[in-house]
Amino acid sequence: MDIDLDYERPNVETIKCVVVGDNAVGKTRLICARACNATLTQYQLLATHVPTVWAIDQYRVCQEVLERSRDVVDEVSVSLRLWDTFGDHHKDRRFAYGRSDVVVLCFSTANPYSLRHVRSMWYPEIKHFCPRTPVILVGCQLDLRYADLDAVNRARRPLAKPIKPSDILCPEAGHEVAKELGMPYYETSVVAQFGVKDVFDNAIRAALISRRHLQFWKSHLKKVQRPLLQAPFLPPKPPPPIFNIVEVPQSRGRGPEGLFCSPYCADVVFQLHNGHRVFAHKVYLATACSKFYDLFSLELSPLGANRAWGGSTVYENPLWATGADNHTMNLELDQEATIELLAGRAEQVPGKGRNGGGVHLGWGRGLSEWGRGFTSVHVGMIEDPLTQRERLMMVVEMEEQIQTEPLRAVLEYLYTGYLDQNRADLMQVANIAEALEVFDLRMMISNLMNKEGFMNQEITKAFHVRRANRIKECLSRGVFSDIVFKVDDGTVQAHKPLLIANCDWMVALFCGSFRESFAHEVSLPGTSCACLHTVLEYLYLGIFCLAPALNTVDLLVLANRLCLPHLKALTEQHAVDELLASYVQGDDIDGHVLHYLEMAQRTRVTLSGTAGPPCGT
Ligand SMILES: Nc1nc2c(ncn2[C@@H]2O[C@H](COP(=O)(O)OP(=O)(O)OP(=O)(O)O)[C@@H](O)[C@H]2O)c(=O)[nH]1
Repeated sequence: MDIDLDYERPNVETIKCVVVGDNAVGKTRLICARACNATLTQYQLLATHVPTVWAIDQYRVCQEVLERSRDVVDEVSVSLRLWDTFGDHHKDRRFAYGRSDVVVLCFSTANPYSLRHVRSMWYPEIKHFCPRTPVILVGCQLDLRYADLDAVNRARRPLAKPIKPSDILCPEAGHEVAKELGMPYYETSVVAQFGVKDVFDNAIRAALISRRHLQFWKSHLKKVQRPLLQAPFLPPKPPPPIFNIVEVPQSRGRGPEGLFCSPYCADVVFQLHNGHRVFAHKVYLATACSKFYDLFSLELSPLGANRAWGGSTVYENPLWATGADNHTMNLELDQEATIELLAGRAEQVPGKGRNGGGVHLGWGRGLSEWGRGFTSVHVGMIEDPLTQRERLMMVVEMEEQIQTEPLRAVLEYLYTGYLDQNRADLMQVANIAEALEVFDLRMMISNLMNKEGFMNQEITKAFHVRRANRIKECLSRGVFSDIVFKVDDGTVQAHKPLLIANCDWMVALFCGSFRESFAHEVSLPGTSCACLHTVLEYLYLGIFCLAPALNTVDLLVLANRLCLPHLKALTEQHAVDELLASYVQGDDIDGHVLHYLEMAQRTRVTLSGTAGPPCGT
């Protein structure tokens, strides 16, 4: 097949560009990249060098090659004819050089000999055969400067001479020779697809400028510029470092036991007859025992004249004795009103409480008829044993027979599900457990006494299941909540005791001197309700359950902020698994993400073993 050539077209400058240089410097690949737009990966290239010459006949037989030869440079229409040559020094290239318009002289940036031969062999040869033809110097294979040479050498043909790091030439080496020989200098890589256009556009410019000198009447060559400087190559990003993820100690907070011993943020105090007080947290007791759940959910009545009692201000109410209940309120629901009143900031709270307002000095009620062990309950300003600041707490007066240590043993059991047999006389503990209706503890003690302690394992299991269910309920309904987090898309009610038992960050926030330790509302910008809810579930229950449509990046950020490395690792692993799943399904994944996936696979965090979920529940 013969194709129409451009020779006869008016104002189309046909340019013969001869490409010369040592064997295997990349001449043919460079020509193919321009003439055929052939792009190959490094490993395809490396494995396939056969000394070849790209046939000039291609312009006659291949329409695509002919079309790609046409170009417009500086408003001049050109048709570029590329002539490939043998690199062998002894071959005769006289025929190729004949009537050339520009010579592209190549060397390899990974072969110093090929650059040396530019000076010693190629330049003299060119000057001999075509002394007036402009020459352009090109450093090929520039990607090898940044490549992993071990991998490159492994992929090259078995007999190819390995490339040593000392073989790699810097750009200055090429520039120096080009300057000395008075040529423009360019670098290329067909792998990185860099510089191919630079080389041939500027080769065309050099040819056209030279032609303008000879054919000065050609006015359409007026705008041709001298060969331009090449923009520098931006080296590829180095491969990301491989991180060895060090096992970070889990942020475990105080733990329920620690919290009971140092009752930060206590919201209930048990007042004993002997004057002792035991501070505790409603959410722990209520989620472990129904009796306490009921106690803390009791409707309280507004009280009359106040009196000082046991260090706290008590609000006397003639209705206590009778248990009459015509003006009642639920402390949980009306805590805000209570705080206002008891802090002396409001005398009247219209609209607060079920009775729709009125002057109240406080709330309370008698308990002698409600349950054994308890005398009464009221709300009072109590000095916090740890911060020495007065805070609003529920005060539960206990009956005379309730002793401090056995009561502590019962309450501690309600925190941990564990009975410390050495803490008090077991019989006394059993009596109090029975009086306060902590029946599972009562049964545990019976088992111990009957030498059937092995049966207690089941009781402990049931304890934790029951507690987990009730905590879930508290979390979803905000029951016994004592802190509100303001996040970007709303508010989330939470429980300081559960937070500080399970997270050091929360310990710092609520148990220190930060303003937040006294606040009832804390701002947590940059996160969402769904995200915070997932974190709370993790902290309260040790479960990792992502809300639908939750952005895992947001969760990662929050886990990072709260210093929860295990939650972070779980989230990362979840994100990686999701990406892998979508990759398996054939979704397109960005190259960087793929790389990250591979990394994540390699450095996958072991989620079993020591780094377990928080221990609080
Ligand atoms: N990494 C890398 N290797 C290249 C590049 N261009 C060419 N090569 C390698 O160089 C070898 C020789 O390329 P050719 O284009 O055939 O070299 P040539 O100068 O035409 O060689 P002769 O035909 O022997 O004169 C190829 O097999 C590739 O291994 C490049 O841009 N980057």
